[in-house]
Amino acid sequence: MSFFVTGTDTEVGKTLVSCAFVHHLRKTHARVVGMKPVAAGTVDTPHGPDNEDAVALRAAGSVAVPRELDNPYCLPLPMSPHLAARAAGQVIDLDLLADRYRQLAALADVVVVEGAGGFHVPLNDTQTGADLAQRLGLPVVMVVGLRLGCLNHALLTAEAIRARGLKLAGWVTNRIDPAMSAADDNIAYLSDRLGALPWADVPRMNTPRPEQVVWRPEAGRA
Ligand SMILES: Nc1ncnc2c1ncn2[C@@H]1O[C@H](COP(=O)(O)OP(=O)(O)OP(=O)(O)O)[C@@H](O)[C@H]1O
Ligand SMILES: C[C@H](N)[C@H](N)CCCCCC(=O)O
Ligand SMILES: [Mg+2]
Repeated sequence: MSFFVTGTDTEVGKTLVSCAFVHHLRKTHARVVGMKPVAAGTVDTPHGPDNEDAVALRAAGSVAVPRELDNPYCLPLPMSPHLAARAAGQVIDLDLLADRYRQLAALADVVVVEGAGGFHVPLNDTQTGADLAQRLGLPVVMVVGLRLGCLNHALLTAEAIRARGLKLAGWVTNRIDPAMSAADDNIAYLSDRLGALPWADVPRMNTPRPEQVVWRPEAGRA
């Protein structure tokens, strides 16, 4: 059992929610690991350049794995993955990603795979994050960053997920904009349209702590 986490956009809280989901799944599964197949943008760490999302997911998980399995592409520049790869003289290969995912899944009970950006983010000249999700065949968790415009983005994303024959297993709201008007009414509308309540409603946190996110009981049932 594994999940592909996508979002209504980049910077909507996919990493925070993915880490929180890993913590939640660790209550019922011994070996839970995060995967960031494609990361764009690195920071300096004591071990050399690394990606913040990959580092956070690694810290949340309960299995230590080689970096080539949990983050096969770690590209230096924070831009669309197809451009970050081009700038690094690489081409993102979905066969390679599927193979690394299979190896990682063999070491874990659950893998939480965090996509890059939104669902249709370009990975190379012809393929997008949707192709990767489809290739891995995973149920999808959609993170909705609550701000004006998110209703349209959430409905488009849900439609795209289903158009790929994938299951929208669950969705999570993240209150990224403390000034948003009628946030609860937006959640109610989406709950009605998506046919389910969000698995979690993440508050705006002064210091984000993924382990403090409260999940509904059905969260994590694919
Ligand atoms: N609920 C929240 N409260 C406070 N800060 C938040 C919250 N959600 C996200 N953030 C902050 O907003 C920023 C973007 O969140 P995050 O990195 O999880 O987004 P993302 O969707 O994973 O982005 P990317 O597309 O780059 O992977 C981070 O600095 C994160 O700590
Ligand atoms: C660099 C950033 N943090 C993400 N990893 C990549 C977001 C790419 C978005 C591309 C786009 O949809 O225009
Ligand atoms: Mg992220």
